[in-house]
Amino acid sequence: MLDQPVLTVVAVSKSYGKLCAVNQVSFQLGSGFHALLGPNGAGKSTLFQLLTGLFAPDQGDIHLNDISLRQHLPQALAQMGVVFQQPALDLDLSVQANLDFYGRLHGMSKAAIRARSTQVLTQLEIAEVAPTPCRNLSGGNRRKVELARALLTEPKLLLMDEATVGLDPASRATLLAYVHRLCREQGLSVLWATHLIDEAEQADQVLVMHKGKLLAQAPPAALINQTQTASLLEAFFQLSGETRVETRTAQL
Ligand SMILES: Nc1ncnc2c1ncn2[C@@H]1O[C@H](COP(=O)(O)OP(=O)(O)OP(=O)(O)O)[C@@H](O)[C@H]1O
Repeated sequence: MLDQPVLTVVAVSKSYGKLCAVNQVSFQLGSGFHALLGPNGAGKSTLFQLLTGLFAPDQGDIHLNDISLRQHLPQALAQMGVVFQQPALDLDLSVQANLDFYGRLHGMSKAAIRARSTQVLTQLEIAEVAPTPCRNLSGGNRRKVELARALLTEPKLLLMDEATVGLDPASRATLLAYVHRLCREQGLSVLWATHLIDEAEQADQVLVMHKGKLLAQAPPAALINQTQTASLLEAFFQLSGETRVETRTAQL
């Protein structure tokens, strides 16, 4: 039990017809970097859709700092920043215009939006791109702008759903490093969904998801220790009972 959980998920389930995509999942997150590790189809995106209120769970509830998503969705969402798997910037607008629009949606004043935009873009080392149309940015910088947008409202919880998909290794490493720094320096709570083992290896905690179930939540070293294996990849296969040889790569 954490002293002050930011996110509490209690016995949450969601089915599509007969397929149970998220099956009685419970966990708590405090501050720090948490990797949600699972192969394609594990239920990570469905869990994110529940955490962001896009779907209501069939059963269970989710609390953000003691605010129930079922009962007070807008208040809970106000404390959340999200980078979805699918890029969602208006490419014809400048970076600043994208941030302005998002800030206004969240009821921020023009002065607050400008001050916070400058702060987050500077933190992400892309302050110079503020007037640039998003279409002209590299894939890595577009993702950083999405991260900046998610951070504009100073969320307590940052959700990132496979945010490095499509990025080259250098841009992937940079984005990951920034998010780790935010956790360290600002005590942010991050849930980072991935099927890439190396992204999970650096996490404070790994939540292992497989076929809709949460199999474990622990630091990478503890998972390796607990399964008496030599790597996080082997620990995943031990926990999941997965044996298919073709999936035994650094990418689940
Ligand atoms: N809208 C939907 N309708 C029906 N089935 C769905 C829907 N969305 C997801 N599924 C199924 O639910 C299961 C979990 O999918 P989900 O996308 O949540 O997993 P994931 O871990 O995010 O996978 P990926 O890494 O491929 O995004 C899969 O079997 C998927 O085919």
